[in-house]
Amino acid sequence: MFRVKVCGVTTLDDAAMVADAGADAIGLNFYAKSPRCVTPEFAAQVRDRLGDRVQRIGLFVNEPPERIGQLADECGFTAIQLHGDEPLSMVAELRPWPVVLARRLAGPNTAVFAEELAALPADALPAALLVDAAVPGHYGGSGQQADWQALTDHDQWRRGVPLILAGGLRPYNVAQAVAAVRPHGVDTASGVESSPGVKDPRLTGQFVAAARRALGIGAL
Ligand SMILES: O=C(O)c1ccccc1NCC(=O)[C@H](O)[C@H](O)COP(=O)(O)O
Repeated sequence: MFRVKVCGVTTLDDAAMVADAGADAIGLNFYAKSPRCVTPEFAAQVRDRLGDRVQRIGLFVNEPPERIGQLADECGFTAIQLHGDEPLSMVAELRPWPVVLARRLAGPNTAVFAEELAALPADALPAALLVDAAVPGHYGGSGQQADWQALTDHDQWRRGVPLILAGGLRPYNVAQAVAAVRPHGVDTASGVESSPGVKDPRLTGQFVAAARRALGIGAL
């Protein structure tokens, strides 16, 4: 599973720049209301340009599994990210595609989700749990922070599913976030942008370097 993901890439040059910076995954957003939304044709161009240099995560919000599977076949995603209100049962429906399940956990809903996760058979668990900020009206990309404190005991309930921390991560706070939560990996969208969907090379380089250092991956 990826360690440093930059989500919402919208140009081939930005995709190559993110890979050159040392991120090991990029997110390709198919949520029509997002300013970072891309087309299947673009996602296929990213695959053709970058190949296996980075993991390519197709991101969806409340789409039917049939459409997701069709696009995954067409675009060659390495994993699928579900970032809406999808039920946990959808993970098994999308097999064999690895699923990164995004949840906006804060306060009591963390315990509720942990109970849902505990009830799943082992072969129906997601490949990773991406924890994002819980901002009403936003699915993601809000720049708001997740509740780091609520996640400090994630080892107790996530059944070995790697935790990816997202939400308001920036070059200046990613080390503090990793120290607080000890996630498997981190993810950012707006944290490395000059405007929505436009990745800034300097911020991207700073974020990836800080994240790799904090995660103990080492410099490029
Ligand atoms: O980024 C978006 O526009 C977006 C829209 C709808 C659903 C998900 C979206 N992003 C998913 C991500 O994985 C983001 O990286 C994550 O929400 C963190 O975003 P940010 O706080 O801007 O770093």
